Amino acid sequence: MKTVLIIDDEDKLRSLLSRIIKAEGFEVLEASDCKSGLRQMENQDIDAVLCDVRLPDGNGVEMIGLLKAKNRLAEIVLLTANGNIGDGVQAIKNGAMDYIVKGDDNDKILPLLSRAVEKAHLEKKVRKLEAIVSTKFSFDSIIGESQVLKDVIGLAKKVSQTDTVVLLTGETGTGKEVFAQAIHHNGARAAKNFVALNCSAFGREMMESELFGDKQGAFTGAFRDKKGLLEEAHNGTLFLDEIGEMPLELQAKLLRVLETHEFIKVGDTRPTKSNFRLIAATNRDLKAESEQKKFRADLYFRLNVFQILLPPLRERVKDIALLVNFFLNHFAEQTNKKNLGYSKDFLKRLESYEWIGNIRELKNAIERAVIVSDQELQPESLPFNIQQSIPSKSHHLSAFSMASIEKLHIQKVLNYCHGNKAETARLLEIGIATLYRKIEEYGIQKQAH
Ligand SMILES: Nc1ncnc2c1ncn2[C@@H]1O[C@H](COP(=O)(O)OP(=O)(O)OP(=O)(O)O)[C@@H](O)[C@H]1O
Repeated sequence: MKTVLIIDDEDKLRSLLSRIIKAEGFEVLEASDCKSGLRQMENQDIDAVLCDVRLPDGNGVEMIGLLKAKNRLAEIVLLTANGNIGDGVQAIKNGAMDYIVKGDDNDKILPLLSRAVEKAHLEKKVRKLEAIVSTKFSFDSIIGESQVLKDVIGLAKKVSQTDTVVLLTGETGTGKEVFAQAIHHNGARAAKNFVALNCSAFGREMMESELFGDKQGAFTGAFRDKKGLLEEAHNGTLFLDEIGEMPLELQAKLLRVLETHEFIKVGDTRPTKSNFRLIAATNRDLKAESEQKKFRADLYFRLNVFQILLPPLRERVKDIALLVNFFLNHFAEQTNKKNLGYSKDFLKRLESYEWIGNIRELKNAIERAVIVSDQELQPESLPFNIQQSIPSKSHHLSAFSMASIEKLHIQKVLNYCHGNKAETARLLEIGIATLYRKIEEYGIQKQAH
């Protein structure tokens, strides 16, 4: 619907304009003074206003602010009298889209109104999409009620109000990208770009060109200047996923950019500036990697200003049911399956599994289960490895077994490291995933220090 409001106290002119505009397919509303114009603006969904300057109870130029206050997405076109260009200029300053000189510009009215309505519609669409995006990426969209998750969300909300560099750590699939988006969309940079680069997806040269951009002629095939992601992220956020995979040489360049917020495009001589906020993520232990010289220690310290460790799913078992409900509804809707539920055994199976791939693995498992089920989801609808895995807490050890010694030793080292699993795995010289599996398998409890 294209709705136009005409505010003019000259009855004849108003009804003539109304007929002409209606004939072009617009819905037309009429008002003869400021008061009734403002009332209609408040109660109707109006796209464009054609407003006279001299009105019995006010002035059209001054009305613009009031009309916009009622509906800021509507476009306003002022009808000025001949010789009063000043009114038109002031109207534009006050927020009108344009002005028309009565009598002289009659042929301009319809094209101008069409443009005004189109602009208002586009603006509405953009607002709607922005609202969808900000809900999709808000902290409220992060599912989970466990205390560990709440603590992490609390930290992330605090840092979202600053420009501090954030390092998100945690196993694969724990939601590092989800958190990066939420931090960006909850902060002052939300209206600007969120630009993501997965450092494991490119070789050194490609990554350099993606990050820094190219100057025309920098290499064969660089036909035009290309903006890099650093430039795209100006006033917004740059998210570097899997930063542990970034080649050492580029790490040095990144460090320099973080210090100066300036960089030189490939093939350029002059520096380019960018005011970006950096959020980096990794599932590696960057501290250990920097000690082994696999990651630059200076960059690690620069990134490690505000580290947020995302808990693995096995440490937030309470959230599994919530996530299952969420993913079940999502995939049931996608596959058009109504009234799908799940059995107690199904949930039990999920709650005792170790989830090395975390939420991503759970999401994929539910997708599969929804596809193969027509009624209640059962353990048999899960991927084979999840059906077959040994429930972790049912392991009872004899005091003389090797396993009981292993359990004791892990518990000791874990206590020594104050519960820090990455450090424990490093001292035990086993992978972090193995450590988690053993903690679950042996039912090792966290101890108070
Ligand atoms: N709390 C959550 N609620 C709902 N979905 C989530 C949540 N956390 C993560 N997800 C979903 O899980 C999947 C994995 O999340 P994401 O890509 O953010 O993890 P990641 O830690 O960045 O993984 P990787 O280290 O492999 O890049 C995505 O599909 C994401 O939408």
